[in-house]
Amino acid sequence: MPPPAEEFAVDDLDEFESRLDSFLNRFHADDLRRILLPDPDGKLHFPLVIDFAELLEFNPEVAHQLYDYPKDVLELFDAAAQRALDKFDAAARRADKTLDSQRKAGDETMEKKFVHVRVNTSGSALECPEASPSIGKVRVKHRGTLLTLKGTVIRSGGVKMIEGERKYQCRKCKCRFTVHPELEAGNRITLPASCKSKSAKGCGGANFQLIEDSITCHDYQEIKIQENIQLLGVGSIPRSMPIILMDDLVDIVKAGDDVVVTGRLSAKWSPDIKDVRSNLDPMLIANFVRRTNELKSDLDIPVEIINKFEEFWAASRATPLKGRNSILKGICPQIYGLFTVKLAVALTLIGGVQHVDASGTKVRGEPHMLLVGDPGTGKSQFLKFAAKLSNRSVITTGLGSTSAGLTVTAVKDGGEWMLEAGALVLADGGLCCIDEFDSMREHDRTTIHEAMEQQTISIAKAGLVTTLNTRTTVFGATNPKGQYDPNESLSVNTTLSGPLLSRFDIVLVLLDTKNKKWDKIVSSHILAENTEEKKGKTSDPEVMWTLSMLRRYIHYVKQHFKPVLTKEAERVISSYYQRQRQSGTRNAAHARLMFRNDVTKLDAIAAILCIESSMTTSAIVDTAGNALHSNFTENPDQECILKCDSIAYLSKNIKYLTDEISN
Ligand SMILES: Nc1ncnc2c1ncn2[C@@H]1O[C@H](COP(=O)(O)OP(=O)(O)OP(=O)(O)O)[C@@H](O)[C@H]1O
Ligand SMILES: [Zn+2]
Repeated sequence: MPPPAEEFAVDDLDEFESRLDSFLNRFHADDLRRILLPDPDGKLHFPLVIDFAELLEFNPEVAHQLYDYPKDVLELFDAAAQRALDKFDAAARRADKTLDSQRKAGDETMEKKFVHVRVNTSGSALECPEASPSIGKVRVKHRGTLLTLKGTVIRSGGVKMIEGERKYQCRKCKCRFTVHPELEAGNRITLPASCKSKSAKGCGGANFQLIEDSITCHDYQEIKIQENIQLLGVGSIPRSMPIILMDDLVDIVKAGDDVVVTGRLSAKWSPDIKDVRSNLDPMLIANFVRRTNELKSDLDIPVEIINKFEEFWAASRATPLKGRNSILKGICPQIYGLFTVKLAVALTLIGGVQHVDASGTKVRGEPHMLLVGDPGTGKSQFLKFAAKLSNRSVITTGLGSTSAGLTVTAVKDGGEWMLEAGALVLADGGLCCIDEFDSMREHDRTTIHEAMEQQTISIAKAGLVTTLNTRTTVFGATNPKGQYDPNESLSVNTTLSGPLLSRFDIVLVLLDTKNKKWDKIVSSHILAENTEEKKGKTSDPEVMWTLSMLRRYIHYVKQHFKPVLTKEAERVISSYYQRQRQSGTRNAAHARLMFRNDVTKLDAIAAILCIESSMTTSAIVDTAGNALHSNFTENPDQECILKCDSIAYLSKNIKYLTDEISN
C-alpha cells in the first residue's frame, strides 16, 4: 500500500460522508436506536462499536482512509453517527407524541449528544504485524495510523477532566465549525489558517470568534501498558506505551488487566527538564479497548493430544500411581529425585476448586507453596520450570523487579500520580514465582497477606482508590537464615512471620545434610543429563511428558475436572483436617493430576502425605529423611497398599487417622 499523503483529503466530502451514513444505517441501526433509549445513569458518552472487517467488506476505500487518517475519519464518523441518531430520534418523536412532549419539556436523559464510533479490529486484516505490532516494534512509520497494541496494564492514573473541542464562527461569512485541541501539544487549540466554510469558493476569512459555552469537556485518564513478558525471548526487556483514554473508555481497565487497545499513534513532548534533551514520547490515543482477561490463561489443546492423555490413563489403570509418577518425572527432569517437591509443584500448579465452605467463606482455589532450602538444593530450578509450565507467569524476587515490588504502589509519572502494578497483580490468573522470598520490603510484607488470602489488593494512595485482582498462585523460595535449626520454628529459621507462613498451603524444607551418597547420585545424574545432550541425542521419543505436554496436561485437567470428595475420602480428610480447618485444595488437585473427577481415598492419602512432609523437615513419604532426599519408588502402587496396611508408617501424632485409613 503506497504511503498515505500527509493530509486527509477527499474530492467530494459530502459524498464521503454519505458513505459513512449508509454504512451506519445498514449495519448499526439497532445499536443507534438502543442508544436513544432512556439511560438511567445519565451517561453522556455512548460507544458505537463497528467491525473493521465489516467496513472493509462494505467499502474498502473508506476502510483504507480510516486506517491512514483515523483522526479525521473518526471525527467524520462520530458526526455521521450523531446525524443518524438525530434522524432516528426525529422519526421516533413523530411516531410517539409523548416522547415528543418529553423532549420539548427538555428531559435531559433523553438527549444523546455524544456518540463515539469505536473500531474493533479483531478478526480483521488489521491483525497483521504491520497494524498490530508488539509494543517494542512501534516506529515513526506507524505515527498517525490506526494501530492495535496488546499488553498488560502496569500503571493507571486517576480520572481527570480536560477541555475538548469547541465551536468557532467566521466573522466574515458567519459559518460555524468545530476545532479539536492537539493532545500531543499539551491540548493546545490551533485555529485554521482560513475559514472552513463548505461553500466551493470558501470565504477566505481568517478572523474567528469562539462561540460561548461551546467547549466540550471530556473525562480523561492515562494508563501504561507493557508487552506480555511471556511473548518475549529470554532476556529481552518488556517495552511499555502510555495510552490516553477518554469519555466512555475511562476507568474500564485496571492495573494487571490484559488488554487489546486500538487507537491513533501520536507523540507528546517529554517534560522540560533542565539540560535534558526533549524527546517525542510515543503515545496511543485510544479509540477502542478490549479486556482479554478471560483469555488470559487460554491454551488451545488439539484433540489428538487429549486422546493421548486418555490413552495414557487407560494404560495406567492398573498402576495409577506409577502413571502419576511418570508425569512427575517430567517436572524439572534435570533435578534428580526430590519426589515430594515434584508432587507438591504439580499439585500447586494444578490447584484446587474454588468453593464456598459451610460458613459461607470463599475458599480460594489457588494454592501457595514455599520452598525453604540450603543453597544449591535446586529451588531456583523449580521456580523457573514452574514458570514455564504456567501459560501466565511472572518470575521475580522478594524485592520485586519494578518499583511496584510484589503488590502495587503509587508512582509519579510526568507529574501525575499513577498506580503501578507489582508482580502479584501482573500474574493475576496465573503463577507468581518469587525467589529470595524473605527479601521482601516492609510495604509488601503487609499487603501480601490480603493479596495471597483474599486474592485482591485494595489500595488508597495519592487519591487513587481501587481494588486489584491477585488471583494468582504464589510459589516462593527462600534460604533459611544461617544454619537451619530443626528445633526452631519455621518463622525463626526464615524470618518470615507466622501469619505470612500460614498463607502457604505447603512449605517444604530442603536441607543439604552433606550426604555423600546423595551427592554422588546427584552429580552422576547431572553428568548423565549433560552427556546425553552432548551426544546430541534428541529427547527420548518415548518420553511422553515433555515440557509442552505437561503444560497442556496441567491446563487441560484444570479446565476439565472439578473433583468432588467421595464419602471415604471425606472421612479421611475431615478426620485429618479437623483441627487445621484447611481447604481440600490439595486432594482436589491430586484427583485432577490423576485425571479424575472424584477425590478418592488414594488422593486424600497422597495429599495428606504431601502436607505432612511440609510440616516437618523429614518427609514421611519415604525413610530417606528430608524432602530433598525423597525419591521415586519403583512400584508406588504396591508401596501404597503396603503403606495403607502398615499405617503406623505415618507419624504417631495422627493416630486417629490410622484407624480411619486402615479400616
Ligand atoms: N537433586 C538435584 N539433581 C540435579 N541437580 C541438582 C540437584 N540439586 C541441585 N542441583 C544443581 O545445583 C545447582 C543449584 O541449583 P539452584 O540454583 O536451583 O539452587 P538454589 O536452591 O536455588 O540455590 P540458591 O538458594 O543459592 O539460589 C543447579 O545447577 C542444579 O542443577
Ligand atoms: Zn468564512
